[in-house]
Amino acid sequence: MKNINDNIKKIGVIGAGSWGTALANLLADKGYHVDLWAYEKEVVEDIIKQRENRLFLPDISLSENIFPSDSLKSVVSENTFLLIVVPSHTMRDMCKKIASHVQEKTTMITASKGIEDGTYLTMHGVIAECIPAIDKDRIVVLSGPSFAREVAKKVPTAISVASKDRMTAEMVQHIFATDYFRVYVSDDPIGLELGGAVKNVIAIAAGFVDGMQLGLNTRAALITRGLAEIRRLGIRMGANPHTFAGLSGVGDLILTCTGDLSRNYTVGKQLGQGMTMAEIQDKRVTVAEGVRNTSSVYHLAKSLDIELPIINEVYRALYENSSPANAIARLMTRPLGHETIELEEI
Ligand SMILES: NC(=O)c1ccc[n+]([C@@H]2O[C@H](COP(=O)([O-])OP(=O)(O)OC[C@H]3O[C@@H](n4cnc5c(N)ncnc54)[C@H](O)[C@@H]3O)[C@@H](O)[C@H]2O)c1
Ligand SMILES: O=P(O)(O)OC[C@H](O)CO
Repeated sequence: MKNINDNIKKIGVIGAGSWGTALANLLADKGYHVDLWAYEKEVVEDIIKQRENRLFLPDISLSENIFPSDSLKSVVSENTFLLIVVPSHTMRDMCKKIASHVQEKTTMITASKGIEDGTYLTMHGVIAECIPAIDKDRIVVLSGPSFAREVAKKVPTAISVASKDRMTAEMVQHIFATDYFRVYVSDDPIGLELGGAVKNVIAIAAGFVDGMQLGLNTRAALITRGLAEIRRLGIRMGANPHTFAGLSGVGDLILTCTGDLSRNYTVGKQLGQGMTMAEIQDKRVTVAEGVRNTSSVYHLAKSLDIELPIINEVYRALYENSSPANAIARLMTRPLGHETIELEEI
């Protein structure tokens, strides 16, 4: 039987941070020719000379099938299958830069996690708005519990890909799937994206709990009530509530709220241990999307008049000088609620 992807030989990857590099390596290992655009010239040179990206994914040997480049124009214009993995706050600028080079019939996959401040668009929404040449059905979201370093080490991992067009999502499923990277198809791009973006904010709160050494009861409560907030927001944004029981909902929430590899959880933990945001950010080269996304999710919820108590408390701690201890105290003394009624409202 002819494989549905037999005609795709080349893939362009935009963004060579840890996730872009890990996914580029996965695709290159499968035999695809991968053109990888990197923002930093030193990353391009490092991959050419050392077959390594020591800045963002050290100690992982990279395939000879990866062709690093600092030319956005050539990576975009020479590929009709593009994976974009830039930090979410740079997505709009990036899409504007590449829009005129994008070919018709391009399939674009986004693996970035975030909600744009001001517009409250998820990443596929930003792509659709800025690159009209791409058919909306050919924009695919890839999301789920996946630390780049573990994927790069071929640790068994499962994620989801979503598009409104099932055939496109299935094509992407087959392109990425390996014996250590299991890919499920979903028809709910907005649900996948909201799960992937909002869990980063909840992970910061989970970090508070562990930084303050509160206990496992507290963390389990936080994760569960965090999921309730993700679901509440997701339903109002038009997502399928069942999506949040899946990989890009509870799956990514568990990973990010419990895994020391998570940048978002680590930021929260450091705050819980008494560090300030300024001290934490001074030392970072990598992105913790939840920091910016706390602000976008907070303002989005306000604009929709939805109550998201954990998100509110993370916002206060990050942007209004409140402390993680105050956050937990306020969450525990809110008016008592009714879990069954809340779940039945879905
Ligand atoms: N790392 C992971 O495990 C992982 C897993 C799933 C999803 N993601 C998502 O992937 C996206 C990218 O994160 P990452 O972890 O690969 O990044 P990273 O933290 O490893 O590296 C930062 C990246 O930002 C790029 N960058 C900085 N300024 C830029 C600019 N002005 N324009 C374009 N690029 C710029 C850098 O070149 C680098 O590629 C994020 O949305 C993240 O949430 C990451
Ligand atoms: O390191 P984090 O917190 O950005 O999490 C990485 C991925 O989103 C986990 O799925």
